[in-house]
Amino acid sequence: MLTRMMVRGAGARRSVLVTAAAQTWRRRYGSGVSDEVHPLSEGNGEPTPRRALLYLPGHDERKATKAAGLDVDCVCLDLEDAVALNRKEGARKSVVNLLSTLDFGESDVAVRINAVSSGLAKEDLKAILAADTLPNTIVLPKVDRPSELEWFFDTSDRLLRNQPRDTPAKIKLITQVESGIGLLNLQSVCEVDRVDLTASSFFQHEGVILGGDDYAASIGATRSRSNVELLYARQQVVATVKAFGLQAIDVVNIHFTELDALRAEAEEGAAWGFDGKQVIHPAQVPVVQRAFSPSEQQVEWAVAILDAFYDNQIKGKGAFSHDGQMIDMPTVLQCKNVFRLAVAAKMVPADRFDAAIREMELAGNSEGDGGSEGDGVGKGQ
Ligand SMILES: CCC(=O)SCCNC(=O)CCNC(=O)[C@H](O)C(C)(C)COP(=O)(O)OP(=O)(O)OC[C@H]1O[C@@H](n2cnc3c(N)ncnc32)[C@H](O)[C@@H]1OP(=O)(O)O
Ligand SMILES: O=CC(=O)O
Ligand SMILES: [Mg+2]
Repeated sequence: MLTRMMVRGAGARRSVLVTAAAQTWRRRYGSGVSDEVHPLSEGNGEPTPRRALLYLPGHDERKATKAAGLDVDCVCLDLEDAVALNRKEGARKSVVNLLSTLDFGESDVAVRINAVSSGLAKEDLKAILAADTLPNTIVLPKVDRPSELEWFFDTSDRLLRNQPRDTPAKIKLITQVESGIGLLNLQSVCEVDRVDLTASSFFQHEGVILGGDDYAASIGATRSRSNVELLYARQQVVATVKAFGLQAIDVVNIHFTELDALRAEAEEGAAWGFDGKQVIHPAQVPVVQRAFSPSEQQVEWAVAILDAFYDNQIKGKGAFSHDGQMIDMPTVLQCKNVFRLAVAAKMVPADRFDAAIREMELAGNSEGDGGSEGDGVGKGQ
């Protein structure tokens, strides 16, 4: 059963849906756990759209301010490779400050910490997880082995539990695969999410980024315009990551003035199944977000089917005929995927189906058959 509760966002208060799983989890951790969760951290298993994930150096307030004014799905304040070794401490302080002073609007706000193997990750986590405003998402780079992810869960959960203030329901975690050994171990890394760990964690592993430039370095390849040296890794990553229902985020194109090439590369990634792409410059954002958005026709198709679906639910029909096709839950779920992307692309309003969902819920409740309970349909759109 889903319930509505008030949550805290980047400066705004609004209502979100919180799952039974989140409530169970909250009961487990008792009073130390707040009802205050970030609006993008609903914990309902539906990934936050990240068509473009824009990095910027964590100590660069000018770029952060610029990013806050952009229409970008995800802003990633970097503590890793965009920050020189002798600027790490200053960058941590700057990121903590930026998290509470800048309003990033609808963007998912991520912080990329340093790799576990760097020895810097614990200091990063201590600073970030003690911040007054926590990020929606943490990006953990260079994950070579499942033990690194286990270390992350243990360390960050302990740090959050020891905070005097209330803690959020779920923070999303994105891992990066960036080496030959990381690619070999990717399945085991994704499996960490399937064992007990994340059920009881403050973190939810939501996606995997292919760090193509580090990966190329690790296998002794040189990056080319054609990306041919990344062909195997890109296909392997998207197949493995999707097998675990996680979000797959494609490689960076560092040639930030070459927007036609970027468009072709992003469209290719989208066609292969990636959900989004890392970017490093504001000019890349609209090109990439367009490439990872559905077409007008796809949106029309999805909206028409969802309208018909809610009508038919009210009539008590799970499978129905629409334009010569049989529609039931798998097609509805595909339409919901398109709808979520369309909302992220501002092609349809987020509340497009709210009235229909309410009507469907009322119809379900009045029959007393729990018709809409537990199926997740209509939630988190
Ligand atoms: C490949 C492996 C990785 O790990 S990638 C992740 C790590 N690297 C990064 O985070 C680098 C991010 N990008 C950058 O730092 C910059 O884009 C670089 C490449 C240095 C170019 O900066 P710059 O010379 O200022 O570019 P520009 O004059 O064309 O900038 C125009 C205006 O846009 C801003 N801008 C630039 N990059 C960003 C960004 N990433 N996020 C937000 N804003 C950005 C500039 O500050 C500049 O703004 P303004 O017009 O002066 O106010
Ligand atoms: O972190 C990104 C990469 O390409 O390396
Ligand atoms: Mg990297």
